[in-house]
Amino acid sequence: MATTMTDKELLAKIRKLRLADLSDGMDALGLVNVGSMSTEMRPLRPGIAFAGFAFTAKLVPSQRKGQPCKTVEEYFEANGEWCSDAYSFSRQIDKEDVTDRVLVIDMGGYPGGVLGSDNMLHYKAKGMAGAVVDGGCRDSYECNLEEVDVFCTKRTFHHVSFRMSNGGINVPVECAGVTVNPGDVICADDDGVLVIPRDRAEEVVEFAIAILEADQKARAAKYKVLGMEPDYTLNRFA
Ligand SMILES: O=C([O-])CC(=O)C(=O)O
Ligand SMILES: [Mg+2]
Repeated sequence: MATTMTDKELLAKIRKLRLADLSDGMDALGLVNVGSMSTEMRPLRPGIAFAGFAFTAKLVPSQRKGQPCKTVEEYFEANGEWCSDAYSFSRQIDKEDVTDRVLVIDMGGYPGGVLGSDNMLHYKAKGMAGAVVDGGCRDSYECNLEEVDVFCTKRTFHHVSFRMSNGGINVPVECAGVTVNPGDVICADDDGVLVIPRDRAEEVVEFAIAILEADQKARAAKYKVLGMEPDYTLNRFA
């Protein structure tokens, strides 16, 4: 379908919706289970929700073995070398306008902690909407204090140094069971992560808005029966 909304207009609409509405919208178009990441992909804490366009990176297990370091200086030098390869994607992020992009990393589920409390603060400062990694996040407690928005399949203390190598930047990747192309719309909330192709997203949103409106009417009626004040989520369109 031709796109009629700007990227900003599209994201503004998606950010009012729940993944449940967007998924039902995908079902309505016959895209049943398409773009649904596996349920192992979980938020670092409750309440994380974001939407943006995929910036993809792939890391692969390294063929190289790290050598034992005799001094702290040697360690920092070796770590720097590993990082300059594994974090090639991070240098690319520094060169681009990554506002409203979601960092999607395919590590094949390997539990190296590619994201942590230091680099996630940087990506947040760069205006990225969040990060989704089929692999590990570390410094989890600090990430939550910082309110950085990460979904991952693993939590770990391991680094990617001494373990992983660059396997591609802004190429199609496999992430928690879904092929993600750069520019796909990545939507995340407490229920998980859904990937919507940009060229289908406007149709999905049209159905999803109608679905959420119907849900809000139904829940408002039930609140009334219960004599309870409706919660703020009945005001998502306000
Ligand atoms: O140092 C790294 O590359 C990963 C990490 O722990 C952080 O960003 O905090
Ligand atoms: Mg760290």
